[in-house]
Amino acid sequence: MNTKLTIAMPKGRIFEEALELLLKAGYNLPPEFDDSRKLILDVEAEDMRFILAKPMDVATYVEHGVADVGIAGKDVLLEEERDVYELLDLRISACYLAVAGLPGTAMNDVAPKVATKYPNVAAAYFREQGEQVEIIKLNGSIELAPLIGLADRIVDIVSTGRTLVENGLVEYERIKDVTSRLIVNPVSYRIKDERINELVTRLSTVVSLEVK
Ligand SMILES: Nc1ncnc2c1ncn2[C@@H]1O[C@H](COP(=O)(O)OP(=O)(O)OP(=O)(O)O)[C@@H](O)[C@H]1O
Ligand SMILES: O=P(O)(O)OC[C@H]1O[C@H](OP(=O)(O)OP(=O)(O)O)[C@H](O)[C@@H]1O
Repeated sequence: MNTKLTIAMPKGRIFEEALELLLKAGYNLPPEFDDSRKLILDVEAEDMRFILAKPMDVATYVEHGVADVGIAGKDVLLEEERDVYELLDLRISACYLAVAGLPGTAMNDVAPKVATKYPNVAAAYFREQGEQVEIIKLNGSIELAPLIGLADRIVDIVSTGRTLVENGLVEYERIKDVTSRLIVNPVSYRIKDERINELVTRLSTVVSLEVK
């Protein structure tokens, strides 16, 4: 039986912290792992394959089963609602989703506009608040929207808060705390349960040691 475990890793911000967790969990990963442009890396010694994906796409690879497991931000999981199981909170890349805008401004009464990279999360939040808004999807530099008059509010990630401060914006509501999660394809979890449970056990030991 094919036991090789395919792991979808997020490129960018989360990558370094995720790699550090795997190394601390005792996985023997080659040094070039850290500094490679290759998108598929086979680690024969561990019988593992790593694929490097955009953070927003990790759950897509896992849902389709081309990766057995993956590491994805809770923000992406909330936004995409993919058919994957969340196995472990890795407690890395912590940040939160918040509503922000120009200080001392009320939302426009008629069809207030909300700009965001997270249209589903934003729509659900304002629906729960009983507020009808128009969602405007952007792909980055979200803080620009209220400054330039495109939107009354934004829904975006806040980490240090520096981007809000430097652009003269304030936070109105904190919506959800975000950390990265270990996710699994439901079929892989049945077929490769032993290997996946071992990964979870090893990672959860590191995660619990880190928070102590
Ligand atoms: N300050 C932050 N801003 C954005 N994402 C953050 C932040 N801190 C932690 N994260 C986590 O990192 C993930 C995004 O990583 P990253 O910014 O590398 O990808 P990206 O959004 O595709 O970026 P880009 O489009 O700039 O390449 C988010 O899903 C979130 O879980
Ligand atoms: O609270 P802070 O520490 O300032 O971090 C938050 C900022 O970081 C992210 O943007 P990113 O740098 O990924 O650029 P982007 O706007 O192009 O997505 C996020 O969208 C915020 O703009």
